[in-house]
Amino acid sequence: MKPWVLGLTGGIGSGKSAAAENFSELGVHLVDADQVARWVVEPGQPALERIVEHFGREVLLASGALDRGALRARIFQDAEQRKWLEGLLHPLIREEIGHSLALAQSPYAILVSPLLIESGQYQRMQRVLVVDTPESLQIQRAMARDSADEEQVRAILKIQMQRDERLRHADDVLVNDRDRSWLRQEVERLHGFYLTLKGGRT
Ligand SMILES: Nc1ncnc2c1ncn2[C@@H]1O[C@H](COP(=O)(O)OP(=O)(O)OP(=O)(O)O)[C@@H](O)[C@H]1O
Repeated sequence: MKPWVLGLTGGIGSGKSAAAENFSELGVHLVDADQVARWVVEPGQPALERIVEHFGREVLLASGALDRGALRARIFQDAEQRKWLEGLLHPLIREEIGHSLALAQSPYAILVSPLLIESGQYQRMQRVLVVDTPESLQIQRAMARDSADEEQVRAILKIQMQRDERLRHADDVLVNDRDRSWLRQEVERLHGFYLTLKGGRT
């Protein structure tokens, strides 16, 4: 039977990657939307050639890789250019995510995406798991991980989807407010439950 797909999301530093890693250790096939988004613009990929044709070689680094900062500067405050770029990349990312999910050998697969809900991707998921972590812990963990200061993390939190709204889209919630062994235990519990589901629904 074709594996069903669980969308896994949460705010900055909530523990999406940490939770995903635990699922992966239990044998669940993972696809990371951020990784796919980076892959489609790697040197040699057709999308990068299209971007260079459109914006010029100034969006490339000397190494031939995409200069993300330069590209961001070109689309910042230019809705038309941003739309062009999204029109190019979004279908490619969607397609690649589809291919990667189809490789799953496990009963279900997981798509990890910080923008699962904002991008509308959640609508193609059979189920949505939100990692929910108290804001103070999100800040503390993101600061420790990225050597960022509190202001930087708060700025990102502010532009992300509000917690309540994210939770409204959740079928399941993993509250990641304790240590790593708790997280592991919660993932094992959810995994046990997911294995009982047919097509992702009860
Ligand atoms: N239960 C936990 N106990 C201790 N540390 C944790 C726990 N869960 C996650 N962490 C740590 O907190 C940091 C943030 O977690 P992680 O990178 O998984 O979050 P994320 O949701 O993927 O974040 P982002 O969207 O910002 O990439 C990491 O350093 C991770 O190892």
